[in-house]
Amino acid sequence: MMIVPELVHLSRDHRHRFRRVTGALVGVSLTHLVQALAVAGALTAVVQARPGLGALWLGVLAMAAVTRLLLRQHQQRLASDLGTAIRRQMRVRVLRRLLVPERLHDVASRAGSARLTAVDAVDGVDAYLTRYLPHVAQVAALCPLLVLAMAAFSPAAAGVLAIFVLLAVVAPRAFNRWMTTRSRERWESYDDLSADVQESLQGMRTLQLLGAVPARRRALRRRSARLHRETVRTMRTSLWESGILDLMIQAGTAVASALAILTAAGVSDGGLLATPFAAVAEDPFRIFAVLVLTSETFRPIRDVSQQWHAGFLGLSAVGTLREHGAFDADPPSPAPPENPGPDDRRRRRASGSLRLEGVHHQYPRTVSPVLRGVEAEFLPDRISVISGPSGAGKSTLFDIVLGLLEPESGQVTLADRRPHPQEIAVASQTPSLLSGTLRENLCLAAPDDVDTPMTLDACADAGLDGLLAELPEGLDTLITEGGASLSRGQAQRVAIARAYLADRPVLLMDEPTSALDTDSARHVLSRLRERAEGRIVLVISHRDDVTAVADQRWHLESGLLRPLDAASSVTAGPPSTHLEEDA
Ligand SMILES: Nc1ncnc2c1ncn2[C@@H]1O[C@H](COP(=O)(O)OP(=O)(O)OP(=O)(O)O)[C@@H](O)[C@H]1O
Repeated sequence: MMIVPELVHLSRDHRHRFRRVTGALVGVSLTHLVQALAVAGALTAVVQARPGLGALWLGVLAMAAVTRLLLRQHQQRLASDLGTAIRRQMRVRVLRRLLVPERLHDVASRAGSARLTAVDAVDGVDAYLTRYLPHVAQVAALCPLLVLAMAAFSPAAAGVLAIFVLLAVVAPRAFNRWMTTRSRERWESYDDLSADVQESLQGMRTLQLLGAVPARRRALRRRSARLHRETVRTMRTSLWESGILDLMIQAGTAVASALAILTAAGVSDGGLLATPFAAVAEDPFRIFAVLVLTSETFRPIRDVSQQWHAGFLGLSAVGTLREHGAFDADPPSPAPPENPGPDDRRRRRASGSLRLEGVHHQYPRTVSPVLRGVEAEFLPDRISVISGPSGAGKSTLFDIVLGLLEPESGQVTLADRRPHPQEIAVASQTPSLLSGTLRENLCLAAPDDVDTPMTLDACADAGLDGLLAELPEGLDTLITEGGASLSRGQAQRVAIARAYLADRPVLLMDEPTSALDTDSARHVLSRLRERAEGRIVLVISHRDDVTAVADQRWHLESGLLRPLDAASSVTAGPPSTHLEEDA
């Protein structure tokens, strides 16, 4: 039996659910025991030619079967609840580790690998936690009781049973180390294949344009063959465990049964060489009970063996789950804010400025800093446009404002305190659109009270009204994952409308008109002026039409952000106050 301490520990966090699952499992096994004893009773009735007693035992047998059916359904429901609770806990922990600035900006980490950990690895250990472990607990709870019950009928057989049960539990542990290595190798293959597939799908257009699809397909086939080899090797290793268990079960059953019969025969005739038939005639129930009890004592172990393969394949994910913090203790939950926070549902406007003070940042494995002590103040009601050469660090600056990247030194404040991520809306140049309706994508970050007129209003301001008029299902039109069913310009307008609907005091826009024609861009920019009311708007752009609507213009180069006009000086603008509510 393979016990993984972290997973046992995890199940302890859900001990009530776990106990209920194991309890129901023990209940199911007890119905088997009652059924087996009923069979022994019925056979006794046949041997003794007592039809009335036989009918009684058959009634018990039927009741045991019905009870088992109901209990099994209940047990499966409980196991599914346990699995949901544990998976949720692990997923929250894994995502907490994955969605941090260092990971998001780690160029060496692969998105496919992260997805695999958060989804497949977490799901993978479900069988171990909800089926294998409760069965192991059942062995611990039930087998000693069954051995004791056997002792009442035949102490010698009980002694033999105890030895074989112990061997069945302990002997396969000799293979644990070997199995752990195999399963880790299998997970690495799975991880590589998964990440490759995801990257291939994301880059399919590029692969097609470059004619690189056949080569990529061959590479994936090689990866897939390696995973197949590793899986077969892993399963072969795991068969040793099942094989040893089966050997112990069969040998234990045979030896204990033979001993029980011989002992019973010896008792009846005063000598061990008497035939089992004489023993059956003398005390049939005792002999039948010993036989069925022998088999029932090994039932929990047989059940563990059946759950083993499903549980074992999932165990290959334990290493990666450990690395991603799935077993780390949860941090204490933060105290509620004294003042109502930005996630308060009422509309909010910023009247305090957004300040960057001495913001300095250098990426790991690079030779020079991308930002060198940036100082700037961005004011409410103003549109600030930031330009700069490619690679100057404009996106880095946005990531720092968003809190996705922690600067090496310096700080970002909104109204003199650290901004909350929910105070900032973003309209990215390459927005992430999810599979679902247009409305779902638009309202992804919107407060609950956003209604259809508000959604249509935001769409109109983002220049999406023309598209909506053409769609028979309007806002309920389904769009495909990644927004593939929309043009680049349409996806960009969805991103702008989504940022408006998020209704936050700071609005960051990355080249908002880069995929728009001149008329659409003019419309979007004219509405932006209204949307900037009460907000701090930062726009990355090089386009003249955007620069024309700017109240403050900035240029980022060589790690420094410089104002391009007097109005952009770090001290310009009205004094900062605090967040105001506009109910
Ligand atoms: N995760 C990262 N690790 C290492 N270097 C990075 C990372 N992200 C960005 N860089 C580097 O930092 C510099 C600034 O990148 P950034 O994306 O912020 O520039 P940008 O001004 O937004 O460029 P563009 O206008 O082309 O989008 C670039 O030289 C880039 O190669």
